[in-house]
Amino acid sequence: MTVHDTPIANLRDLLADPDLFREAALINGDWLTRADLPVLNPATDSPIGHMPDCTAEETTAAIAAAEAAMTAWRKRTHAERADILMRWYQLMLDHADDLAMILTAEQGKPLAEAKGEILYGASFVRWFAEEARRINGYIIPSPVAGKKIFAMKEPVGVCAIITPWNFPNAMITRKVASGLAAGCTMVIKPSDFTPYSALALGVLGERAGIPAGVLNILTGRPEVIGATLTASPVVRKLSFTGSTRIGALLAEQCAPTLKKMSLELGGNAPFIVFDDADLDAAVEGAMASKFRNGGQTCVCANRILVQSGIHDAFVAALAKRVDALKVGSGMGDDTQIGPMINAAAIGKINTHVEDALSKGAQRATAKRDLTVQFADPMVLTGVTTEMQLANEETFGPVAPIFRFETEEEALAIANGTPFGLAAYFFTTDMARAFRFGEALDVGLVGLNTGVVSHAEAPFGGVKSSGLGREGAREGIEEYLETKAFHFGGLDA
Ligand SMILES: NC(=O)C1=CN([C@@H]2O[C@H](COP(=O)(O)OP(=O)(O)OC[C@H]3O[C@@H](n4cnc5c(N)ncnc54)[C@H](O)[C@@H]3O)[C@@H](O)[C@H]2O)C=CC1
Ligand SMILES: O=C(O)[C@H](O)CS(=O)(=O)O
Repeated sequence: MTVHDTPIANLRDLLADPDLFREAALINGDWLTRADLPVLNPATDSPIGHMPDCTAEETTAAIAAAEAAMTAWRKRTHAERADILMRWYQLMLDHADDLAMILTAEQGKPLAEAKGEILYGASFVRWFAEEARRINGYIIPSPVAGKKIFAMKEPVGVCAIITPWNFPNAMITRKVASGLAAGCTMVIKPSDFTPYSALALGVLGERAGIPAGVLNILTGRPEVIGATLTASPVVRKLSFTGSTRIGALLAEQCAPTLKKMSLELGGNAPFIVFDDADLDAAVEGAMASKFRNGGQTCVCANRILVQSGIHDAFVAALAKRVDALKVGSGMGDDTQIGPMINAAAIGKINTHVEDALSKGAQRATAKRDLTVQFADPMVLTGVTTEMQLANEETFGPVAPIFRFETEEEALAIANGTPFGLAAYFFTTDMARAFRFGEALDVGLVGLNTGVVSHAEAPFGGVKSSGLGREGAREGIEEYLETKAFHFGGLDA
């Protein structure tokens, strides 16, 4: 049997290092193996394993372990933390195939995309290993005699990390590597749909030398674990990636203890093609931005706006590419679009498509006959702002095309939602490039590209798309406090 025919129930048999597959939680260096709740293969809805249903008491124990580990971890030199992170990075590369297999088994994305995510996730570990050695404070010339003033960068403390199912490896490393580099300790709650990628990272973290208690990983019902994490005064920071609805709920729960917060939330990215765009580049960019992870990405193009002069040529070219997409199990050799994460995701996609068709949109691609776990990649034309998918994140492989006439009209539509994460536009007019790019009310702009995700660049949104930035130089500041140290009594 070839690998993609092998039932996922035998996941350990598919791994070169079966020890990476843990059906456990990690608290203070102890692996608690319990088969409380199933974890499903999204392609078949059959179990691939189980996970513990961690209790409020176990969450409290993880917080206490992180607090106890904080003293020694923050005392490590920046160079020592950097070395441990570089070992973690190398171990991720050495085990990339196994990490990708685990990721595809629980999340469903094609293996090739999963491997790409592992390398993307590892790039954050390398980036913050390098950043760890540049956490410099600064000395301030005192305005009065006899005093020296130091601005010192110190770790925030115990951090709660809550991550989504769509990038179950990279969303962990983008947060955790930054916090570890800063000298913080962590309690991680991965999505209950995709716990195993986080747990495999925990195994490799131990091997890299991350001490017991520094990295704790809890699995189970999110509301139980979340309530304890957000209420604890010991937890000084929350970093969350997920829906705006849950992000706002967690922010409300954190308010009584005034935690430092990083929120990377929902998006509704406009993808705008002007008449003077390079058609091939625009189609390539739309494929990259719209269909990455089957459209289950917060920076995916959610609305495609095409100027009248290029509209028909663009629709024809895009529809041809979408019709050719291979839909199937992520384990399939040539799969390009895997299953959606769950029935709720499929339901939201179907609701958006049916609403659009009922309000006059038309299919520009052929309808596929798929099982319930899969969404039909499609192009819809004649889309208007009256339709649900224009105002909500579809999070699926649906490319809705709006026709527009003027730059002003496109900008009004682009900025006309509560979200402000990513936006893309294609033009060869350099004056428009700066004028329009600066006018977009978002945190991430792609000009003549559909990819805006690199560890080196700040990642985050404005308005209802979140707070703070991850990656880049800004990312580590989210895990640091600045202490002004006034050194007096220095009069000669
Ligand atoms: N901005 C982004 O990157 C993402 C956006 N989304 C959006 O959210 C929609 C729903 O996707 P979900 O995975 O259901 O996102 P979600 O926001 O419900 O889940 C994200 C994380 O929050 C946790 N969570 C959920 N309720 C919680 C609670 N009461 N307390 C503590 N933690 C809680 C989940 O277990 C998961 O770890 C998607 O359709 C998409 O529109 C989802 C994932 C990522
Ligand atoms: O949550 C997401 O969808 C990710 O932040 C998108 S990316 O950083 O992997 O592009």
